[in-house]
Amino acid sequence: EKLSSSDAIALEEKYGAHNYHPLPVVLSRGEGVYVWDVEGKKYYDFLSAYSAVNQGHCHPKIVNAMTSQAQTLTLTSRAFYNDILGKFEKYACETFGYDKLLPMNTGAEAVETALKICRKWAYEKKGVAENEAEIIVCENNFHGRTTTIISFSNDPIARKNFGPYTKGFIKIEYDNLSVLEETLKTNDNVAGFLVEPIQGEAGVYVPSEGYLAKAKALCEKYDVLFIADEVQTGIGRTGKMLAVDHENVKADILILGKALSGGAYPVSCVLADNEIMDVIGPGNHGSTFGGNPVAAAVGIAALEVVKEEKLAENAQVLGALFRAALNKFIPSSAIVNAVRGKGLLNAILINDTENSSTAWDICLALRDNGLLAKPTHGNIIRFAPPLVMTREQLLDCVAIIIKTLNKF
Ligand SMILES: Cc1ncc(COP(=O)(O)O)c(/C=N/[C@H]2C[C@@H](C(=O)O)C[C@H]2C(=C(F)F)C(F)(F)F)c1O
Repeated sequence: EKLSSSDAIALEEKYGAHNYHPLPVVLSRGEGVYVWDVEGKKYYDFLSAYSAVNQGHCHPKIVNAMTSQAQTLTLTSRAFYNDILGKFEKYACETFGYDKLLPMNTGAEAVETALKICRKWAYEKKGVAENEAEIIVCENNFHGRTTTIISFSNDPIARKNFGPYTKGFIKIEYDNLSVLEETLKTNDNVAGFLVEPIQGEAGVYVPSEGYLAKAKALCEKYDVLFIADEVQTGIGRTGKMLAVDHENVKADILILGKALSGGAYPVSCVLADNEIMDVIGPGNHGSTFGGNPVAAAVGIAALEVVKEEKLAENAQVLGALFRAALNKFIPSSAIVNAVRGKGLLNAILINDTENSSTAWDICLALRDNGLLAKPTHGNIIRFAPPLVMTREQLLDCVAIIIKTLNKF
């Protein structure tokens, strides 16, 4: 029977592990930039499921691809071939300019896959002594929730009491080239450098212009793989197909997820050229659902939509409009310190301490005014609408945001 919002929340409270603290709104329908709650109230979705729904909720082309494949062949496992995985692999390799793709399901799985490929490459191609490989990561990173990935997190709530931790990682300051060079100079066993082109969870931290290009050049100089985690920043979100495209950087290993499926189905992957990907042979790695026919059909449709509807270009234009509008408003606001971001991945910094509830209270008020967003760490609110948004809708959202902020 139809649940009320409070019924739905009560069910999750009683029967669901409490690994999230959701904003109190119960959604039952999504279409394009809009979602509706069970009482029928309509909202702008300004989170896009953390940038998985770039193509808009329930995009007809993606849903049709998924449903028609689901009625034909859902899963063969990789014990056999199927007639659509190769098409997806080819299409994605041509889209991003790589020789090969290894398909997985979640972002964390793709990150783990990249780490394994990087280590194996270090032992078999670079000549690092076995079990001595080090991978450089950045402070305040977010790459997923597996025990290896949280081993190199510095977020206590993501890490504490999940030990013992995986070894072989060196943490350095983000957006700091001299410490990267120093680390590369003084460690002979470095296999790779894993980096988010923009740190999402840390609060949409955009590094200095040129950071990615210079970091890639340092990796080449010291024969270390540059690994770009574009799970959140990829697929048009920052105004280019990839965030690294802003600096014309080609990662040695590229990690994709989230909007690779438009939010319809778990699809992730790792892309690399032959001299790196060929360290993986039969039996080295895999996944029951990785590269399944439905994932492949959805992945093709999701990428076609981004290109056909020029979503990266739209994100570039609307993102600039969004930041300009907020930068005009900020001087008159006592509550907002700054807005930052690239394309349609933005965040505002709230003028309050990390552990104040102001950002949360603002998100509750935004919800009441018909726009859904959620704070990242403490006093930062991430704003990331679907990339299919029109100029009119964006200006409507800016008006809602400013009207709400003026109440604080
Ligand atoms: C750059 C990057 N690399 C890998 C992954 C792993 O992908 P996944 O395994 O989840 O498919 C993610 C996933 N990010 C999600 C996970 C989700 C949660 O709460 O865990 C909330 C969300 C998130 C965002 F977006 F910023 C954060 F707040 F957790 F940090 C990611 O952003």
